[in-house]
Amino acid sequence: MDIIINSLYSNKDIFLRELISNASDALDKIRFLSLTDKEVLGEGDTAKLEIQIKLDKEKKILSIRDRGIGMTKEDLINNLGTIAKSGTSAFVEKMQSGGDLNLIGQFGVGFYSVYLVADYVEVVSKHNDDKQYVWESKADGSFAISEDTWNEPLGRGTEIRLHLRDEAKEYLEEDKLKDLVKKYSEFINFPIYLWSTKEVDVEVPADEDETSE
Ligand SMILES: CCNC(=O)[C@H]1O[C@@H](n2cnc3c(N)nc(I)nc32)[C@H](O)[C@@H]1O
Repeated sequence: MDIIINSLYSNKDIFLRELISNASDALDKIRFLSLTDKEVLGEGDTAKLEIQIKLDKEKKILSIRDRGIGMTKEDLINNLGTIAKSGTSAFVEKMQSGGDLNLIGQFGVGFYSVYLVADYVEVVSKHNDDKQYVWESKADGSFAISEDTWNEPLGRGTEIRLHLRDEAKEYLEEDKLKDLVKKYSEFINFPIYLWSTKEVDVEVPADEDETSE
């Protein structure tokens, strides 16, 4: 993990490429399934195969949400839980012999690049065959999975919530994200929407006189 974090530190932006790529793969999977069974797509918003990136400046959370096939509790454990994933050791060996850092995605461990910019990561996921779960983890490799009874229902898909490190605040700026999304979405076959919560300073009207209702 340290090798990954240190060696990739030079190009932190790639975390977004990896997340968009994972989201796109998940959308491909549900779209493929829907060719034989339309039902899997659900209705209304749940049927919209898209990616949403949200910037919450107050909470310093960058989240990326897809309405892909989603992960069951089992999937979360198997796919994200085991840090010592086969791809990791292969990738680390490659890095030690001076491999190309950008290949991280091909080792299936691109997800770990999130620790370049986040010190705490939540993965909320809903698969048609299971309830909604939250996988949470800090960079120390520990993780916890719990049934999700507090976040808004996703309908189907996955939301990665990155609690950004202080030195990664640049990823809360719309302009930076717009550029990155343009750069990394060139070959993505799904729409990507960028939302940001602006600090809205509500104008509280001065006290009206008693006569007004
Ligand atoms: C080593 C980290 N593991 C992963 O990135 C795996 O987690 C799963 N994953 C990551 N982001 C995902 C995502 N957004 N949707 C789905 I379905 N699966 C996802 C995929 O199986 C990835 O290969």
